[in-house]
Amino acid sequence: MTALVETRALTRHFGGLKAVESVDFRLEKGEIRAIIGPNGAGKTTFVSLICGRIAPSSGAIVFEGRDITALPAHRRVRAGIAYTFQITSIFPRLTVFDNVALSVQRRLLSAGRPKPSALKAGVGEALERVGLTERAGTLAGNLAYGHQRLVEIAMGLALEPKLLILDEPTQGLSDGEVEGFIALVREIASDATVLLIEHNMQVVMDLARRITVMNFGQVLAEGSPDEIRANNAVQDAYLGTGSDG
Ligand SMILES: Nc1ncnc2c1ncn2[C@@H]1O[C@H](COP(=O)(O)OP(=O)(O)OP(=O)(O)O)[C@@H](O)[C@H]1O
Repeated sequence: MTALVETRALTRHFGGLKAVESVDFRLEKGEIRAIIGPNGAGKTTFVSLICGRIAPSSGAIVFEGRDITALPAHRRVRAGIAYTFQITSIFPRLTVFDNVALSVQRRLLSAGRPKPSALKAGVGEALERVGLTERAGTLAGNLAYGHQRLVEIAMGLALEPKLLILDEPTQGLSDGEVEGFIALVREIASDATVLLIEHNMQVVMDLARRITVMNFGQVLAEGSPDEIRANNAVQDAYLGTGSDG
């Protein structure tokens, strides 16, 4: 079966630093996959390579069987790869509605059918999925931090992605918000594949069917939550440190 995403010997060096080193990775359609690992392990660099925010030093990225290594980021969005990163990228002086409308418009324009009714419907649907319908008219910058993260997820969903990449989505969320987030990702995974960088081990163990552990730019281990919990190398590198990130 063709994987949704595959990387082959994917490598990115920053000067002498091997941020990502020869990573062979495979993500099946419909998965919720978590990538974990200590700070500086290369997780953000790795997903940035997949979505095209940064270029690899060598190696290949294949999406739905097609080599996308040379494809610019905006073309990858059009191919179905959406992402949110650690640093929020919302426009604080626009309303929640308008932030999400920017994403919907991007999708509609790339499909060549920008109708105002489709724009409104697309925004409405994305806001409903993340539970922000009531906040549509609020300036995004006036929202609580947890809600700003949800706006970002709505912006990702509005692109109707095949793959949604979330980089530390629960960072800064309250316990109640984390619960809501877990339910949201389960719902998103009913029609998209989710690749998640996450430091909160409860979230990882609850959501991920498989976990990829990175360390020093390489894949240290991969397996089910039970396999990862029982893996000695992982415990030494990460879990055993008692670190929560
Ligand atoms: N643009 C850059 N220029 C130079 N070095 C970089 C750059 N981006 C990342 N690095 C380095 O590459 C290594 C991997 O960083 P990366 O952010 O991918 O790790 P990470 O696993 O996501 O860490 P964290 O959990 O702290 O977010 C680190 O040593 C980092 O300092």
